[in-house]
Amino acid sequence: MPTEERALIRLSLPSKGRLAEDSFQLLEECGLKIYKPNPRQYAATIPALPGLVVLFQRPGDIVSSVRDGSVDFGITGLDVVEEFKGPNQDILILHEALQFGRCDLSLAVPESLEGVQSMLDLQVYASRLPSPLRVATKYPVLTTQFLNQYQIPHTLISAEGTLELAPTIGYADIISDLVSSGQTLRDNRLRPLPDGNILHSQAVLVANRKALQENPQALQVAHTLLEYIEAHLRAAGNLAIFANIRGESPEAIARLVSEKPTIRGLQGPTISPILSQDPTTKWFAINIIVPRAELGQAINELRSIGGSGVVVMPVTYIFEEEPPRFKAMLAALQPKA
Ligand SMILES: Nc1ncnc2c1ncn2[C@@H]1O[C@H](COP(=O)(O)OP(=O)(O)OP(=O)(O)O)[C@@H](O)[C@H]1O
Ligand SMILES: O=P(O)(O)OC[C@H]1O[C@H](OP(=O)(O)OP(=O)(O)O)[C@H](O)[C@@H]1O
Ligand SMILES: [Mg+2]
Repeated sequence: MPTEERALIRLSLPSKGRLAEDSFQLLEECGLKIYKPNPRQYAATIPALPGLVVLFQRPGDIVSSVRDGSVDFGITGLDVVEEFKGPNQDILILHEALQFGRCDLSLAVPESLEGVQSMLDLQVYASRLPSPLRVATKYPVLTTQFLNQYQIPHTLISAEGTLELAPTIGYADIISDLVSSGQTLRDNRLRPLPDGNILHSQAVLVANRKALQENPQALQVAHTLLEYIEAHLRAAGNLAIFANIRGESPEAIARLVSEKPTIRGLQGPTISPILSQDPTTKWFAINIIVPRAELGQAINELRSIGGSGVVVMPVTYIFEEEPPRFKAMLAALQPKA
Protein backbone atom coordinates (compact mmCIF):
# COMPACT_ATOMS: atom_id res chain seq x y z
CA MET A 1 0.00 0.00 0.00
CA PRO A 2 1.56 3.36 -0.96
CA THR A 3 2.31 5.93 1.71
CA GLU A 4 -0.58 8.32 0.95
CA GLU A 5 -3.19 5.58 1.57
CA ARG A 6 -1.78 4.51 4.92
CA ALA A 7 -2.43 5.95 8.35
CA LEU A 8 0.99 4.94 9.67
CA ILE A 9 4.48 5.59 8.41
CA ARG A 10 6.49 2.37 8.07
CA LEU A 11 10.13 1.77 9.06
CA SER A 12 11.68 -1.62 8.26
CA LEU A 13 14.56 -3.08 10.23
CA PRO A 14 16.55 -6.28 9.62
CA SER A 15 14.66 -9.18 11.18
CA LYS A 16 17.70 -11.34 11.91
CA GLY A 17 21.38 -11.69 11.18
CA ARG A 18 24.22 -9.29 11.61
CA LEU A 19 22.38 -6.01 11.32
CA ALA A 20 19.34 -6.81 13.48
CA GLU A 21 20.70 -6.26 16.97
CA ASP A 22 22.79 -3.21 16.06
CA SER A 23 19.83 -1.46 14.36
CA PHE A 24 17.74 -2.03 17.46
CA GLN A 25 20.54 -0.73 19.66
CA LEU A 26 21.24 2.32 17.50
CA LEU A 27 17.63 3.47 17.74
CA GLU A 28 17.63 2.88 21.48
CA GLU A 29 20.80 4.95 21.90
CA CYS A 30 19.14 7.68 19.84
CA GLY A 31 16.26 7.87 22.32
CA LEU A 32 14.00 6.04 19.86
CA LYS A 33 13.62 2.75 21.73
CA ILE A 34 11.54 0.09 20.01
CA TYR A 35 8.68 -1.47 21.90
CA LYS A 36 8.03 -5.02 20.75
CA PRO A 37 5.63 -6.67 23.18
CA ASN A 38 6.01 -10.13 21.67
CA PRO A 39 9.31 -11.26 20.07
CA ARG A 40 7.43 -13.23 17.41
CA GLN A 41 5.24 -10.31 16.44
CA TYR A 42 6.12 -8.89 13.03
CA ALA A 43 5.39 -5.28 13.95
CA ALA A 44 6.53 -2.99 16.76
CA THR A 45 6.24 0.65 17.76
CA ILE A 46 8.53 3.46 18.87
CA PRO A 47 6.70 5.39 21.61
CA ALA A 48 8.83 8.49 20.85
CA LEU A 49 7.62 8.39 17.22
CA PRO A 50 3.84 8.05 17.31
CA GLY A 51 2.29 7.49 13.91
CA LEU A 52 5.07 5.08 12.92
CA VAL A 53 5.10 1.29 12.83
CA VAL A 54 8.29 -0.78 12.77
CA LEU A 55 8.38 -3.86 10.54
CA PHE A 56 11.07 -6.57 10.44
CA GLN A 57 12.31 -7.93 7.12
CA ARG A 58 15.34 -9.61 5.54
CA PRO A 59 18.00 -7.03 4.59
CA GLY A 60 17.47 -7.46 0.84
CA ASP A 61 13.68 -7.37 1.15
CA ILE A 62 13.93 -4.03 2.98
CA VAL A 63 15.40 -2.52 -0.19
CA SER A 64 12.58 -3.91 -2.39
CA SER A 65 9.90 -2.63 0.00
CA VAL A 66 11.38 0.86 0.26
CA ARG A 67 11.88 0.91 -3.49
CA ASP A 68 8.25 0.05 -4.29
CA GLY A 69 6.95 2.37 -1.57
CA SER A 70 5.19 -0.25 0.54
CA VAL A 71 7.61 0.85 3.27
CA ASP A 72 8.74 4.46 3.76
CA PHE A 73 12.05 4.05 5.65
CA GLY A 74 14.57 1.26 6.17
CA ILE A 75 17.85 0.48 7.85
CA THR A 76 19.91 -2.06 5.92
CA GLY A 77 23.35 -2.62 4.35
CA LEU A 78 24.67 -0.34 1.60
CA ASP A 79 25.64 -3.52 -0.30
CA VAL A 80 22.02 -4.64 -0.73
CA VAL A 81 20.86 -1.06 -1.39
CA GLU A 82 23.34 -0.67 -4.26
CA GLU A 83 22.50 -4.12 -5.58
CA PHE A 84 18.71 -3.85 -5.51
CA LYS A 85 17.95 -0.11 -5.74
CA GLY A 86 17.08 -0.25 -9.45
CA PRO A 87 17.52 2.45 -12.07
CA ASN A 88 14.78 4.94 -11.13
CA GLN A 89 16.11 6.65 -8.02
CA ASP A 90 13.08 5.52 -6.00
CA ILE A 91 15.38 5.14 -3.00
CA LEU A 92 17.17 7.97 -1.26
CA ILE A 93 20.05 7.31 1.14
CA LEU A 94 19.39 9.61 4.09
CA HIS A 95 22.33 8.52 6.27
CA GLU A 96 25.23 6.78 4.58
CA ALA A 97 27.29 5.74 7.62
CA LEU A 98 25.47 4.35 10.65
CA GLN A 99 28.79 2.94 11.95
CA PHE A 100 27.90 -0.75 12.08
CA GLY A 101 27.72 -3.70 9.66
CA ARG A 102 31.02 -2.75 8.09
CA CYS A 103 32.20 -5.13 5.37
CA ASP A 104 33.51 -5.10 1.81
CA LEU A 105 32.10 -6.69 -1.29
CA SER A 106 35.26 -8.19 -2.75
CA LEU A 107 36.51 -10.53 -5.42
CA ALA A 108 38.38 -13.52 -4.02
CA VAL A 109 40.38 -16.19 -5.82
CA PRO A 110 41.56 -19.65 -4.71
CA GLU A 111 44.92 -19.47 -2.90
CA SER A 112 46.26 -21.94 -5.45
CA LEU A 113 45.98 -19.35 -8.25
CA GLU A 114 49.40 -17.95 -7.38
CA GLY A 115 49.71 -16.01 -10.63
CA VAL A 116 46.60 -13.96 -9.88
CA GLN A 117 47.50 -11.19 -7.43
CA SER A 118 45.67 -8.24 -9.00
CA MET A 119 42.82 -7.35 -11.34
CA LEU A 120 45.25 -7.13 -14.24
CA ASP A 121 46.47 -10.66 -13.48
CA LEU A 122 42.83 -11.74 -13.37
CA GLN A 123 42.25 -10.17 -16.78
CA VAL A 124 45.15 -12.19 -18.22
CA TYR A 125 44.02 -15.36 -16.46
CA ALA A 126 40.45 -14.96 -17.75
CA SER A 127 41.62 -14.29 -21.30
CA ARG A 128 43.41 -17.65 -21.34
CA LEU A 129 40.39 -19.65 -20.17
CA PRO A 130 38.52 -21.61 -22.84
CA SER A 131 35.22 -20.17 -21.60
CA PRO A 132 34.16 -17.03 -19.68
CA LEU A 133 35.35 -16.72 -16.07
CA ARG A 134 32.77 -18.27 -13.70
CA VAL A 135 32.01 -16.01 -10.76
CA ALA A 136 29.81 -17.16 -7.86
CA THR A 137 27.94 -14.33 -6.12
CA LYS A 138 24.76 -13.06 -4.50
CA TYR A 139 25.53 -9.63 -6.02
CA PRO A 140 25.13 -10.00 -9.81
CA VAL A 141 24.55 -6.32 -10.58
CA LEU A 142 27.54 -4.88 -8.71
CA THR A 143 29.85 -7.73 -9.70
CA THR A 144 29.07 -7.47 -13.41
CA GLN A 145 29.50 -3.69 -13.36
CA PHE A 146 32.91 -4.10 -11.76
CA LEU A 147 34.13 -6.88 -14.05
CA ASN A 148 32.92 -4.95 -17.09
CA GLN A 149 35.13 -2.02 -16.09
CA TYR A 150 38.03 -4.42 -16.58
CA GLN A 151 36.47 -5.94 -19.68
CA ILE A 152 36.63 -9.42 -18.21
CA PRO A 153 34.24 -11.83 -19.96
CA HIS A 154 32.37 -13.76 -17.26
CA THR A 155 29.31 -15.80 -16.34
CA LEU A 156 27.63 -15.31 -13.01
CA ILE A 157 26.87 -18.34 -10.93
CA SER A 158 24.13 -17.50 -8.49
CA ALA A 159 24.43 -19.14 -5.12
CA GLU A 160 22.50 -19.05 -1.88
CA GLY A 161 24.46 -19.52 1.34
CA THR A 162 27.91 -21.07 1.29
CA LEU A 163 29.35 -19.32 -1.70
CA GLU A 164 32.91 -19.89 -0.51
CA LEU A 165 32.71 -23.57 -1.38
CA ALA A 166 32.00 -22.94 -5.06
CA PRO A 167 35.65 -22.86 -6.26
CA THR A 168 36.60 -25.94 -4.20
CA ILE A 169 33.66 -27.93 -5.52
CA GLY A 170 34.50 -26.71 -8.99
CA TYR A 171 31.41 -24.86 -10.14
CA ALA A 172 33.04 -21.41 -10.08
CA ASP A 173 36.54 -20.04 -10.72
CA ILE A 174 36.33 -17.14 -8.28
CA ILE A 175 33.77 -15.59 -5.91
CA SER A 176 32.44 -12.12 -5.19
CA ASP A 177 31.27 -11.94 -1.58
CA LEU A 178 31.22 -9.94 1.62
CA VAL A 179 34.41 -9.91 3.66
CA SER A 180 34.96 -8.44 7.07
CA SER A 181 37.63 -10.20 9.16
CA GLY A 182 38.65 -12.38 6.19
CA GLN A 183 38.31 -15.54 8.30
CA THR A 184 35.68 -17.17 6.08
CA LEU A 185 37.92 -16.71 3.03
CA ARG A 186 40.96 -18.10 4.84
CA ASP A 187 38.97 -21.08 6.11
CA ASN A 188 38.05 -21.87 2.52
CA ARG A 189 41.55 -21.32 1.10
CA LEU A 190 40.53 -18.19 -0.76
CA ARG A 191 42.32 -14.83 -0.95
CA PRO A 192 40.83 -11.39 -1.65
CA LEU A 193 42.34 -9.42 -4.54
CA PRO A 194 43.71 -6.15 -3.11
CA ASP A 195 42.28 -4.09 -5.99
CA GLY A 196 39.22 -6.32 -6.34
CA ASN A 197 37.24 -4.35 -3.81
CA ILE A 198 33.84 -3.64 -5.34
CA LEU A 199 32.17 -1.73 -2.52
CA HIS A 200 32.79 -0.62 1.08
CA SER A 201 29.57 -1.24 2.92
CA GLN A 202 28.01 -0.39 6.26
CA ALA A 203 24.48 0.06 7.55
CA VAL A 204 22.56 3.00 6.05
CA LEU A 205 19.19 4.69 6.50
CA VAL A 206 17.11 4.83 3.33
CA ALA A 207 13.73 6.27 2.38
CA ASN A 208 11.25 6.14 -0.47
CA ARG A 209 11.56 9.31 -2.53
CA LYS A 210 7.88 9.66 -3.32
CA ALA A 211 6.88 9.26 0.34
CA LEU A 212 9.15 12.19 1.24
CA GLN A 213 7.79 14.27 -1.61
CA GLU A 214 4.12 13.58 -1.01
CA ASN A 215 3.64 12.81 2.65
CA PRO A 216 4.45 15.62 5.13
CA GLN A 217 4.28 13.08 7.95
CA ALA A 218 7.13 11.12 6.31
CA LEU A 219 9.17 14.31 6.03
CA GLN A 220 8.64 14.92 9.74
CA VAL A 221 9.81 11.37 10.57
CA ALA A 222 12.89 11.87 8.35
CA HIS A 223 13.71 15.01 10.30
CA THR A 224 13.38 13.29 13.68
CA LEU A 225 15.37 10.23 12.62
CA LEU A 226 18.21 12.31 11.16
CA GLU A 227 18.16 14.77 14.05
CA TYR A 228 18.70 12.06 16.67
CA ILE A 229 20.92 9.73 14.66
CA GLU A 230 23.27 12.56 13.70
CA ALA A 231 23.36 14.04 17.19
CA HIS A 232 24.05 10.63 18.71
CA LEU A 233 26.77 9.60 16.25
CA ARG A 234 28.42 13.02 16.53
CA ALA A 235 28.51 12.62 20.29
CA ALA A 236 29.56 8.96 20.42
CA GLY A 237 33.31 9.51 20.12
CA ASN A 238 33.47 12.40 22.60
CA LEU A 239 33.62 13.01 26.33
CA ALA A 240 32.54 16.03 28.34
CA ILE A 241 35.10 17.33 30.83
CA PHE A 242 34.47 19.71 33.71
CA ALA A 243 37.39 20.97 35.77
CA ASN A 244 38.21 23.71 38.27
CA ILE A 245 41.11 26.09 37.67
CA ARG A 246 42.58 28.86 39.80
CA GLY A 247 43.25 32.10 37.94
CA GLU A 248 42.93 35.86 37.74
CA SER A 249 40.19 36.09 35.13
CA PRO A 250 38.38 34.03 32.47
CA GLU A 251 40.59 35.75 29.86
CA ALA A 252 43.81 34.75 31.67
CA ILE A 253 42.66 31.13 31.81
CA ALA A 254 41.51 31.24 28.18
CA ARG A 255 45.04 32.36 27.24
CA LEU A 256 46.57 29.36 29.04
CA VAL A 257 44.03 26.99 27.48
CA SER A 258 44.56 28.35 23.98
CA GLU A 259 48.17 27.08 24.05
CA LYS A 260 47.04 23.50 24.69
CA PRO A 261 46.10 21.65 21.50
CA THR A 262 43.65 19.13 22.96
CA ILE A 263 41.65 21.24 25.38
CA ARG A 264 41.43 24.45 23.41
CA GLY A 265 38.44 23.12 21.46
CA LEU A 266 37.06 24.45 18.19
CA GLN A 267 35.33 27.62 19.33
CA GLY A 268 37.35 28.02 22.53
CA PRO A 269 36.57 26.86 26.06
CA THR A 270 33.53 27.74 28.17
CA ILE A 271 34.85 29.32 31.37
CA SER A 272 32.60 30.43 34.22
CA PRO A 273 33.39 31.93 37.65
CA ILE A 274 32.90 29.79 40.73
CA LEU A 275 31.30 31.80 43.52
CA SER A 276 33.78 30.64 46.14
CA GLN A 277 33.46 31.15 49.94
CA ASP A 278 37.14 32.04 50.05
CA PRO A 279 37.67 35.64 48.79
CA THR A 280 41.47 35.24 48.58
CA THR A 281 41.45 32.81 45.65
CA LYS A 282 39.52 33.10 42.39
CA TRP A 283 38.27 29.79 40.96
CA PHE A 284 36.83 29.14 37.54
CA ALA A 285 35.05 26.16 36.02
CA ILE A 286 36.09 25.04 32.56
CA ASN A 287 33.82 23.01 30.40
CA ILE A 288 35.12 21.24 27.26
CA ILE A 289 34.34 18.39 24.87
CA VAL A 290 37.25 16.19 23.73
CA PRO A 291 37.57 13.09 21.54
CA ARG A 292 37.51 9.94 23.69
CA ALA A 293 40.93 8.88 22.38
CA GLU A 294 42.48 12.15 23.63
CA LEU A 295 41.26 11.95 27.23
CA GLY A 296 44.69 11.22 28.76
CA GLN A 297 46.27 14.10 26.90
CA ALA A 298 43.41 16.44 27.91
CA ILE A 299 43.84 15.59 31.60
CA ASN A 300 47.60 16.19 31.39
CA GLU A 301 47.02 19.55 29.74
CA LEU A 302 44.44 20.58 32.35
CA ARG A 303 46.81 19.63 35.18
CA SER A 304 49.65 21.56 33.58
CA ILE A 305 47.64 24.79 33.84
CA GLY A 306 46.46 24.13 37.39
CA GLY A 307 43.28 22.15 36.76
CA SER A 308 41.82 19.97 39.50
CA GLY A 309 38.58 18.21 40.35
CA VAL A 310 38.33 16.88 36.79
CA VAL A 311 34.95 15.27 36.09
CA VAL A 312 34.52 13.24 32.90
CA MET A 313 31.14 12.28 31.50
CA PRO A 314 29.87 10.54 28.37
CA VAL A 315 28.14 12.74 25.80
CA THR A 316 24.73 11.51 24.65
CA TYR A 317 23.93 13.99 21.88
CA ILE A 318 25.53 16.94 20.14
CA PHE A 319 22.88 18.88 18.20
CA GLU A 320 23.82 21.36 15.50
CA GLU A 321 21.53 24.10 14.20
CA GLU A 322 19.86 21.80 11.65
CA PRO A 323 20.77 18.20 10.80
CA PRO A 324 22.99 18.66 7.70
CA ARG A 325 21.72 15.45 6.13
CA PHE A 326 18.13 16.71 6.35
CA LYS A 327 19.12 19.78 4.34
CA ALA A 328 20.93 17.56 1.86
CA MET A 329 17.82 15.38 1.60
CA LEU A 330 15.59 18.39 0.83
CA ALA A 331 18.01 19.44 -1.89
CA ALA A 332 18.00 15.93 -3.36
CA LEU A 333 14.17 15.98 -3.47
CA GLN A 334 14.08 19.07 -5.69
CA PRO A 335 13.32 18.26 -9.31
CA LYS A 336 16.46 18.59 -11.41
CA ALA A 337 16.51 21.70 -13.61
N1 LIG B 1 30.84 -10.39 7.97
C1 LIG B 1 30.11 -9.29 8.03
N2 LIG B 1 30.49 -8.26 8.80
C2 LIG B 1 29.76 -7.14 8.87
N3 LIG B 1 28.60 -6.96 8.20
C3 LIG B 1 28.18 -7.96 7.44
C4 LIG B 1 28.89 -9.16 7.31
N4 LIG B 1 28.21 -9.99 6.51
C5 LIG B 1 27.12 -9.31 6.14
N5 LIG B 1 27.08 -8.09 6.68
C6 LIG B 1 26.04 -7.04 6.49
O1 LIG B 1 24.85 -7.57 7.00
C7 LIG B 1 23.86 -7.67 5.98
C8 LIG B 1 23.04 -8.89 6.23
O2 LIG B 1 23.84 -10.03 6.21
P1 LIG B 1 23.37 -11.32 6.96
O3 LIG B 1 24.44 -12.32 6.83
O4 LIG B 1 22.88 -10.98 8.31
O5 LIG B 1 22.10 -11.68 6.14
P2 LIG B 1 21.97 -12.56 4.85
O6 LIG B 1 22.96 -13.66 4.91
O7 LIG B 1 22.00 -11.69 3.66
O8 LIG B 1 20.52 -13.04 5.13
P3 LIG B 1 19.50 -13.70 4.20
O9 LIG B 1 20.30 -14.50 3.20
O10 LIG B 1 18.70 -14.50 5.16
O11 LIG B 1 18.74 -12.57 3.58
C9 LIG B 1 24.64 -7.69 4.68
O12 LIG B 1 23.84 -7.22 3.62
C10 LIG B 1 25.78 -6.76 5.00
O13 LIG B 1 25.37 -5.41 4.87
O1 LIG C 1 35.24 -12.02 6.70
P1 LIG C 1 34.37 -12.64 7.74
O2 LIG C 1 34.47 -11.92 9.07
O3 LIG C 1 34.63 -14.11 7.88
O4 LIG C 1 32.85 -12.44 7.29
C1 LIG C 1 32.44 -12.78 6.00
C2 LIG C 1 31.26 -13.70 6.02
O5 LIG C 1 30.18 -13.06 6.70
C3 LIG C 1 29.01 -13.20 5.90
O6 LIG C 1 28.39 -14.41 6.14
P2 LIG C 1 27.63 -14.74 7.52
O7 LIG C 1 28.61 -15.08 8.58
O8 LIG C 1 26.69 -13.65 7.83
O9 LIG C 1 26.86 -16.06 7.21
P3 LIG C 1 25.74 -16.35 6.12
O10 LIG C 1 26.49 -16.91 4.96
O11 LIG C 1 24.85 -17.31 6.79
O12 LIG C 1 25.05 -15.07 5.80
C4 LIG C 1 29.55 -13.20 4.48
O13 LIG C 1 28.63 -13.76 3.57
C5 LIG C 1 30.83 -13.99 4.59
O14 LIG C 1 30.62 -15.34 4.41
MG1 LIG D 1 25.27 -13.42 5.73
